[in-house]
Amino acid sequence: MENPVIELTGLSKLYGSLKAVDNLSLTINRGEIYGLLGPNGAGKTTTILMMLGLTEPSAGTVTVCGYNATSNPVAVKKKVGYMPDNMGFYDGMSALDNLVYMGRLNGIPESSVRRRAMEMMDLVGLGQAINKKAAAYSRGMKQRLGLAEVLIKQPEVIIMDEPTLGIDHAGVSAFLSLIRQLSNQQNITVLLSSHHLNQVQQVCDRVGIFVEGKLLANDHIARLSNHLFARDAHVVTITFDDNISNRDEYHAALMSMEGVTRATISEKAIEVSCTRNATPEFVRYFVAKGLNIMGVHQKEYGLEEIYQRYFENNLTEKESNGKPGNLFQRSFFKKIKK
Ligand SMILES: Nc1ncnc2c1ncn2[C@@H]1O[C@H](COP(=O)(O)OP(=O)(O)OP(=O)(O)O)[C@@H](O)[C@H]1O
Repeated sequence: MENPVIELTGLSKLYGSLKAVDNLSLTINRGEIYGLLGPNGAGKTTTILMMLGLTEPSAGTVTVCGYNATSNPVAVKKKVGYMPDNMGFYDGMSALDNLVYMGRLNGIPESSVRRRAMEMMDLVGLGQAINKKAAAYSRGMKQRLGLAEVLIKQPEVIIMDEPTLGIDHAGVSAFLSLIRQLSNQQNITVLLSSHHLNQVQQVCDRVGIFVEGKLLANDHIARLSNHLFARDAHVVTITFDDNISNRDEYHAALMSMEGVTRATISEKAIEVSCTRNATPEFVRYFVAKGLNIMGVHQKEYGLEEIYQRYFENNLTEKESNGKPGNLFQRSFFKKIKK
């Protein structure tokens, strides 16, 4: 059942003549992990700052856990744990003491703050490194410590700005799994901003594609891909042990099957695009024809492709309307590939 925790309605933020956020409406439900995706300068941080009541909207409203973030930022702050991309620690203090200090600041009684801090260190996988100075922590360890600092206040919502910045591949996977696990166990709502599409894909229930202050798409990853790749929602490649003869016959047979939109035959492989999953039928057909199948591979769309396709469609639409796609969109991929 839907249970909105973050609600943005007609939200805009102007910096002079620049619309950093442009009429944004979005609802995020309890327990959801939502990914705000977009290139540099898209308006992700500005949106987050408005959610936290740290900057005022030029128009529209932000409600977090039932509180208006602009008029009641203190109430929102009690419910939300915020992890900026450059979380600071007291370098000369041990990691545990950093956490104890943060616990005290959040009003945890002296009698239990140390125990709670230890529990949090265990929870984020730093139980063996509690006495190490924060300065001696690696980037990945600092992110975990940051998460512990956020969790010690028992938030209903966690907002993270580029949480995986600068962490190596293995560290990113471990950190994202931890977020997923925490969200599942404690029903915490998580909003994370990122321009690392593949990473976000691993962990988010839903994503918003955010460009130039506007939300261009907002959906579950699977639905986004079904919508964008409707004609070739299912692409399967079948490889054979020998060169393919009778190409015209096979091509005609495949194209006559329900839902098939394209069939490409190369030396030892056939790639078929279909609006439905017809892989068993393709396999039965070729087995009946006496061909030896060596492999069957079904394509899965990643967010990189979803992103790319979205912008291809967008450009095509604009061009067909007689308006050229704007330069920003053309340079977009250069930015996100970085
Ligand atoms: N305080 C400010 N004064 C003027 N312009 C600002 C201010 N803060 C942000 N901007 C502008 O607003 C736009 C959105 O910036 P924002 O930081 O929200 O983007 P972002 O999506 O978080 O980018 P990044 O991924 O680089 O962090 C940018 O054009 C930025 O230059």
